[in-house]
Amino acid sequence: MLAMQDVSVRFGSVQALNKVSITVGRGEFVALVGPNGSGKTTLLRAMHGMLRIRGTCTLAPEAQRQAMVFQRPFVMRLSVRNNLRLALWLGGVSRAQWNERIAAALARVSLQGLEERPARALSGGQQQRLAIARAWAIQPALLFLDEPTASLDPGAKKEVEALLAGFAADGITLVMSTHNLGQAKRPATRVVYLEDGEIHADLPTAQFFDGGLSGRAQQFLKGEMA
Ligand SMILES: Nc1ncnc2c1ncn2[C@@H]1O[C@H](COP(=O)(O)OP(=O)(O)OP(=O)(O)O)[C@@H](O)[C@H]1O
Repeated sequence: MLAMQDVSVRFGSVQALNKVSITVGRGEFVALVGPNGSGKTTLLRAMHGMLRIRGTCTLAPEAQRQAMVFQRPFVMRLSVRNNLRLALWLGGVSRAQWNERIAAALARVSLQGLEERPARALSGGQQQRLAIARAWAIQPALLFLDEPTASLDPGAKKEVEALLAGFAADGITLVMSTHNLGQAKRPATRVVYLEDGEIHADLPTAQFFDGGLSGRAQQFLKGEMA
């Protein structure tokens, strides 16, 4: 689906990614973990084609249909419906399909009936589901998510996790950054540990959590689980 080879990203004097090589296969659910500032968001943005990179990033044809759920993704003063319209317009979806896509997306994330409400008047959990609806509405084959459950309460977290598990079951390939190792463990098929802009571990989930780690990744896991 996606292959990165020796990708580096620099912001001024900060080397945010340093010769990162990673592949994402069709149908995988990859969790990116690591300390603050390790490069998770930068890697997602580089994969999504938002940054000038050194190195190469190759996409399979269907991976051109991709979307990203950002941490602050929508226009607060716009209604739920207009946020979705905006996403569909930006995603190049023809206007004739908008109503159908909006209805399907709102049903998928359980926001029916809230079409006219301004995004700012939604709860945190509803806002995050709107963000996910915006990405899902363009029918991506590849979906990137940047800390999709940050600052949500346990109930809202569970709702988002259930949505993502449903997307994976539908065959959408997912790459998600998270600070929540439990969340990486539950739905992800693979866990990638980043530190200082480099990948220190890239393992199937079971192996990642079951003694397959060494060095800094192992120390991180121990610290987080303590
Ligand atoms: N636009 C930018 N301008 C300057 N520096 C940046 C920019 N974006 C990221 N950085 C720096 O690049 C490094 C990696 O940041 P990044 O946001 O990718 O890390 P992260 O792992 O997602 O962190 P967090 O877990 O805190 O969200 C950090 O040192 C950060 O300060």
